[in-house]
Amino acid sequence: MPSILSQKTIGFIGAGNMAQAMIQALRHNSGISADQILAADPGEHQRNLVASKFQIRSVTDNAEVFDKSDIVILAVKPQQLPSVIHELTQDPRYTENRSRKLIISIAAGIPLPTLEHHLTASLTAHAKELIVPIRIMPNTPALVGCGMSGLSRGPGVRDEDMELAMTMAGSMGKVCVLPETLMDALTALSGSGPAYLFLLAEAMIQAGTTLGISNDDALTLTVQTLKGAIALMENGGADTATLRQRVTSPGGTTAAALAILEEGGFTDLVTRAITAARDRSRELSSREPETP
Ligand SMILES: NC(=O)C1=CN([C@@H]2O[C@H](COP(=O)(O)OP(=O)(O)OC[C@H]3O[C@@H](n4cnc5c(N)ncnc54)[C@H](O)[C@@H]3O)[C@@H](O)[C@H]2O)C=CC1
Ligand SMILES: O=C(O)[C@@H]1CCC=N1
Repeated sequence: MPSILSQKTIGFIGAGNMAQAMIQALRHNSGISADQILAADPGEHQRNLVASKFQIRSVTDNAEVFDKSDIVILAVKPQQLPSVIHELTQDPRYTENRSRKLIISIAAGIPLPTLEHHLTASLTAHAKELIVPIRIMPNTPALVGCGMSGLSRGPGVRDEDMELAMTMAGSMGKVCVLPETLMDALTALSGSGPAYLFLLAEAMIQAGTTLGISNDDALTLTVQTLKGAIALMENGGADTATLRQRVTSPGGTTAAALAILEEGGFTDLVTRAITAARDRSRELSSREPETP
């Protein structure tokens, strides 16, 4: 069955890590052809990279991407977003836009009402109706089709706009629609979440090598163990606490390890870490100066 994306052009403003993961997912999971995707980035290296990796056209002109796309993904850093939007909205190709466009921001911390305000402040009432701001918070496992995205729907978003946005996010993996007020928490949990697992994996590999296992073997043992544990969480027919108890023989090896983790305040530490990420996401909306 043809996808509703099959007639759409998708433009990326910013062609960094997350944009590349999304392009990969769109190319491989949505049947989107290379000529349906366009990207703008000031960095020559990034432009050449996406052009050669995905056979897509890459340019320096953000307004050209806006002009030629039905769906525009704002994929620059949150600190860069205000100036990118300001510049874009001054361009005649923006102000004289005649077609309805979804403008999807994936930037952490920038709330939908702020996004909407900046995208539409300079437009006439009619032109405003053609700009549909949506916020999606993806994560990098999108690169392998195992992404988790949060989506918040603003006022004025029609059902057909939602269907398009859901199909796009769905090409990356699973999608969860949440109220805007929870997007900072979702960012902290699933947007940043892969990094927590990578840190745990790094620590497990390091522990394995410290105990005499080769790096290669420690990597294989760690990856397959995490994969197996996640498969059990998905298909093991029990909640995570029960699954953990099944590994933990009384007085055995797992109990010895978990006692050390609890002694170090592991659960509390994770809660504090995710809360710090949520709070940082909230801070990012306060328009900080760009950091290098
Ligand atoms: N990396 C991740 O895991 C996730 C990132 N995000 C969000 O995605 C956005 C991008 O993050 P990353 O891809 O990690 O950053 P990145 O630094 O890899 O990519 C940003 C790109 O924007 C380009 N850029 C800078 N100024 C520009 C301009 N004026 N016009 C067009 N492009 C410009 C940069 O050259 C760079 O290639 C951020 O807002 C971040 O919050 C969201 C979810 C997950
Ligand atoms: O670290 C960040 O700010 C971005 C947002 C979620 C994942 N990476």
